[in-house]
Amino acid sequence: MPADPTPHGATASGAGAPGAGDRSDAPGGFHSGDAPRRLAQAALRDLPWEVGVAKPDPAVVVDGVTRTFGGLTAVSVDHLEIQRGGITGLIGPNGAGKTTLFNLLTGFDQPDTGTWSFNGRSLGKMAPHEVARLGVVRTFQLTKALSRLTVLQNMLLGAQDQRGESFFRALVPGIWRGQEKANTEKAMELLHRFKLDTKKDDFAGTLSGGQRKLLEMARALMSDPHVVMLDEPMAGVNPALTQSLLGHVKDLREQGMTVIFVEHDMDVVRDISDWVVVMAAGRIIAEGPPESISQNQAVVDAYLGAHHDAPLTVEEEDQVLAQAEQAIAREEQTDGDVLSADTRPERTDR
Ligand SMILES: Nc1ncnc2c1ncn2[C@@H]1O[C@H](COP(=O)(O)OP(=O)(O)OP(=O)(O)O)[C@@H](O)[C@H]1O
Repeated sequence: MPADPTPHGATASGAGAPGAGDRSDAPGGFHSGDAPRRLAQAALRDLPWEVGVAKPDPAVVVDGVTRTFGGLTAVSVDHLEIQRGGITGLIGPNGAGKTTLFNLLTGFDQPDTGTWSFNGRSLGKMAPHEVARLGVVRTFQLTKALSRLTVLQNMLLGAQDQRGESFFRALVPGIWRGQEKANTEKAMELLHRFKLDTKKDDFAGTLSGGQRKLLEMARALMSDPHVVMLDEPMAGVNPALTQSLLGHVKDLREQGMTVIFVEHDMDVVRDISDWVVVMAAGRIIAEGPPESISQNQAVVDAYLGAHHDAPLTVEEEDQVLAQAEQAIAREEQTDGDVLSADTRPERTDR
């Protein structure tokens, strides 16, 4: 079980955060409805839009983490704090270092330098299962090996703290079986929530792209995490399932989890993020609420200029058309002037 005794990491340190201490009057210690979103947004609302800005109640703190591959610096993060109970979007162009940062934070890769912690506890040099046991997990794509397992078997692999893991306990099968039964029940509850229960005995490899994403998320939840890192949760998902997946991500926040997700679709980022962190060439180049990002010139230059996939507003379309009309009118005017001043009888190049 995660070391933190309070539900989903709601530590006493959260009491000083705007709204963060007001969590105890609902079942499980949290309000229902959209209260967690409001709490997260209230906590972040008045912060300056600065790289490395201190958060009122950080769940994860990263300091001086670098990772190089040969001569390439994949990650170089001076200071980053992730607010507890919020949804943080991590964006940046291809190769910016987002996945590498996820791997480092969850113990799947080790940095050249730096420290990082969850709830004040250092996660450096820990193996992935130790990090997961403390409550920090990331989702995984369905690998070939996992595709050959059933949906339910995939879920059981996500379970942590199985008493059967211990050799001595394994000698007492009754305990192990009890744990397996509990894990299976939990897996079935989650599969029901993610509408995958009827697929429990299907090979995971037969699922559609969207169903795979649902399974990846459901599997991560088997370990009762406090912090969930989702790597492109909407990639390759059809529009009908996108809404369902977005709902599930918001649900994680409703349940008090801290969510960090990598995503390229800016509409999705704007829709669900309480805070956005922008990476480019391994560094964090901007941080702020979603509305701050498109106003940041460094972000536009590094990323949005090439990836801005939001449709133009009517006003923007009108403006572009008006500018085009003016440019054409100017060209025609210039051509006319040139022609009338030109002694040549006729242009042959048009
Ligand atoms: N194991 C590795 N060996 C060598 N180079 C690597 C390795 N992993 C990542 N890189 C390099 O590190 C840089 C950062 O890669 P990373 O996958 O973290 O970026 P990303 O922001 O997640 O990109 P994308 O959006 O395309 O997934 C890239 O230049 C990548 O080629």
